[in-house]
Amino acid sequence: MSAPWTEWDHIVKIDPDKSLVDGESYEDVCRTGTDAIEVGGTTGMTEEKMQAVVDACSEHDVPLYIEPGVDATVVHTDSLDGYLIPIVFNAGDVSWMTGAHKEWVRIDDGIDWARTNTEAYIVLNPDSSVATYTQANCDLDAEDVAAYATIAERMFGQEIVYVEYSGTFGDPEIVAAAGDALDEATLFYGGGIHDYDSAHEMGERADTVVVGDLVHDEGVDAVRETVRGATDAN
Ligand SMILES: CC(C)=CCC/C(C)=C/CC/C(C)=C/CC/C(C)=C/COP(=O)(O)OP(=O)(O)O
Ligand SMILES: O=P(O)(O)OC[C@@H](O)CO
Ligand SMILES: [Mg+2]
Repeated sequence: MSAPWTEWDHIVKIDPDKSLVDGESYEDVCRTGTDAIEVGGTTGMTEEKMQAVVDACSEHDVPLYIEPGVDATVVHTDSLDGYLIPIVFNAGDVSWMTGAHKEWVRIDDGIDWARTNTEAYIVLNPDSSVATYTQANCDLDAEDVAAYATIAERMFGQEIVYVEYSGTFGDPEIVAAAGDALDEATLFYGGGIHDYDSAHEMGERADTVVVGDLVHDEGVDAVRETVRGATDAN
């Protein structure tokens, strides 16, 4: 059986540290037509905030995953479909490759390995908080990114490679190079997706587009347009 994300064109990433647009609910977000919800954010996470969003989303019929950020906050609930754990391949600080993970395994006795998978991040927006925290080397050209994608798949057996431009729209040629380098892994793209065209453009190059800030800044109507763009591209 193939992994669920191989079927996804679109993900909404909800940051429990940010609010929704006035008048909108998590139910509205779950009903945008997105293929999956990831709950997570780089910073400012608490178990209470994460649990509240997980509880609100788990009442609706959309796959629900936690993606822990730098504070490694994870809540364990049966209603979750799984846990997507970032590994930052171009991190300058190796904590974001294995150190934080080692600590999580040491401290957390509730890890459900059957529902736990990794995402091989390549972080490319130097101004994002994820780049700052991980001290990522973002000065990479298309060949570098393709090579990172290749090692993620071939040497580290990663099933998901994530080209991350968090907060800004990335270089389509770089995303295409990552896609061309992969045979089996699923390519996620995230960063600056804000309308039909931007979702369509990256959806043609990546398997799955991830929409983050838009749901908090513009709301569900705008998200729905990105679902259309990503779906039409695939
Ligand atoms: C081992 C465990 C359980 C946790 C560590 C997991 C790691 C390596 C985290 C590193 C940071 C990371 C890749 C977080 C993923 C989520 C993400 C990129 C959120 C969006 O980030 P930004 O857009 O930069 O942040 P804000 O929008 O919150 O400013
Ligand atoms: O917030 P945006 O820029 O949409 O980025 C989405 C996601 O890739 C962040 O981790
Ligand atoms: Mg962001």
